[in-house]
Amino acid sequence: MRTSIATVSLSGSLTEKLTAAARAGFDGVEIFENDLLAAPLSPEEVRARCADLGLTVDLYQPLRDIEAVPAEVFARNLRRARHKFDLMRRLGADTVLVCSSVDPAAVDDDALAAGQLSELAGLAADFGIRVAYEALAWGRHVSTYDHAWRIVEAADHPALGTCLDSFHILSRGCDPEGIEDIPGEKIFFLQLADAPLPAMDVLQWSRHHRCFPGQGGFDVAGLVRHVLRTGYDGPLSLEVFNDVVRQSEAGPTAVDARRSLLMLQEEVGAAGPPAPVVPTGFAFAELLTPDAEPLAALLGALGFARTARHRGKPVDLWQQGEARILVNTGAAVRRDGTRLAAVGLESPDPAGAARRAEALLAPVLPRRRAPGDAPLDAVAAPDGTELFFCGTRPDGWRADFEDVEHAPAAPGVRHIDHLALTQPWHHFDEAALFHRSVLGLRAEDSVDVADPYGLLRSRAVSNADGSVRIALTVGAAPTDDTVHAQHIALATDDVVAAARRFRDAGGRLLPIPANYHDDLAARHDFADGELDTYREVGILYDRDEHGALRHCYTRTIGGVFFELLQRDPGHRGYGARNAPVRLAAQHAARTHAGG
Ligand SMILES: O=C(O)c1ccc(O)c(O)c1
Ligand SMILES: [Mg+2]
Repeated sequence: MRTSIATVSLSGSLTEKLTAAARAGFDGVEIFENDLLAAPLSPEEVRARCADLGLTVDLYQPLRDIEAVPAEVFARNLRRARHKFDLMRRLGADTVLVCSSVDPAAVDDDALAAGQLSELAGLAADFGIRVAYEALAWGRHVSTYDHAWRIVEAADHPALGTCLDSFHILSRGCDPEGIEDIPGEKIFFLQLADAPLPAMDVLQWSRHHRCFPGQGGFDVAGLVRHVLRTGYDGPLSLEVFNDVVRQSEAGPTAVDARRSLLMLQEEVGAAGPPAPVVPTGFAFAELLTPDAEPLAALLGALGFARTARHRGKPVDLWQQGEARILVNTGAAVRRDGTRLAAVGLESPDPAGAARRAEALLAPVLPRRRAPGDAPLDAVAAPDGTELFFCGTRPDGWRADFEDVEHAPAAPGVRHIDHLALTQPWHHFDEAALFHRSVLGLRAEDSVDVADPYGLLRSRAVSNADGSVRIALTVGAAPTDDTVHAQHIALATDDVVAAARRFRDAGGRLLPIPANYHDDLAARHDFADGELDTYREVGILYDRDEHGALRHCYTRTIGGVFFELLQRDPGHRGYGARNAPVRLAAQHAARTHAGG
């Protein structure tokens, strides 16, 4: 199946857009008129550039407000169209998109629309051009795909077909099954976009909030299945209008877009990447730090023991239960730059996991980072976090480490419950799709959390048994360090005991305001003394029909903090309801610490 992308779906100059689309592996492009108008290249030069890049020009778009108008207006419209057909010939584009009219002068007269579109198609045919008529969801008289098709059918011209756009169809709640009534050869083009589902004005929704398939709430794959059953054999083309995309670099966007189409092709049963290899646990989390001391003190107080040291590099392994933290002082990081740089994922088939990742355009990292290291398959996530696919055999990554003498770890922490990874603000949808597609994880709905200084969005991805959970978050204020910290949540069976042990060992928990616990008293019933304990220790609490979540947080070091967490079996949440209190407390702690 050929793939294509509209230039409006990528940012930058036309040259940057074309280059990004070609590099990401698209076969063709839709050239959006404004991109051409703003380009310093002549149509011939654009055509040559596309050819050099191996791209076909699959569509020129859009022609607007053409049909169902009084005769003298239509004559002017035809003159305008002739100019564009001339231009398209120079550009090497053979299909033009005509959107249904939004002109207040247009009349509600299908026969007139059909007649004029037929005349337009006749003119187009003289230039060897086909006309694809698309119903805009906010079209003045034609706003549904079946209505547009009825007009095309009535016009009955070989150079006139319809263009289907998943946004316009699904945003209006139309049943895409009716697509199968359209002969495939009359579907001249297929544009795909997803979108989130909050209700809003359809034009605003379309112009600002479209996203790539798999990143919103539409069943785009279901629609494509209907289209393919008609015999349609044109490209699957992405047409996404999105403010974030406009502000992001074209290269990564094009890769994200291609990944979305690869996933879609897998979903509709067309050729796709190798099957997912779902990780079965966290092997380790690796922190980079300029100074091991504060982290060592924190990990020690949390009950971790420094159990081993890397044979060739300044990396320590800290362990407690099945929770393993690598502390790496060998990389160049800023003084306050402690951060989570890598995640080891236990994988039943590391090479297979890497093959799928590569097929889905994840950047593959060198298998051996230093001479003597055990070779490990690794890829980079969109935020730069390195993901290592670790086998479960003992001669894997652990063999690079030599045991050191150590006191026994405390019994409190059992394993890593989840990682919370903050994403650059413009990579949020991409990150969710990446983790879903590349790692085969399931994504929960995204939740918005009020942060005292903005809004925090969070979306969790996890495997079926919850042994791998990653909360992807993004802050609204790109400069706010507090929301940019990442954290490692540690699972314990008794968070009160673990928190007390931490305090007794000199650890400091994030102080939680009394108002929070007063409110808990109003919301939940507690056993005698239970709430007093939470208040005294600083435990946050949440409960749903699957049980309770009890948790607390350490202070932040650089860009990393830890959470101690006790989850009733069945509780799948992350304490989102408590996040505003946690964020406010972190802001306050930072202010009191002098910035
Ligand atoms: O928002 C628009 O005007 C517009 C233009 C062309 C399209 O293909 C489309 O789906 C929307
Ligand atoms: Mg469209």
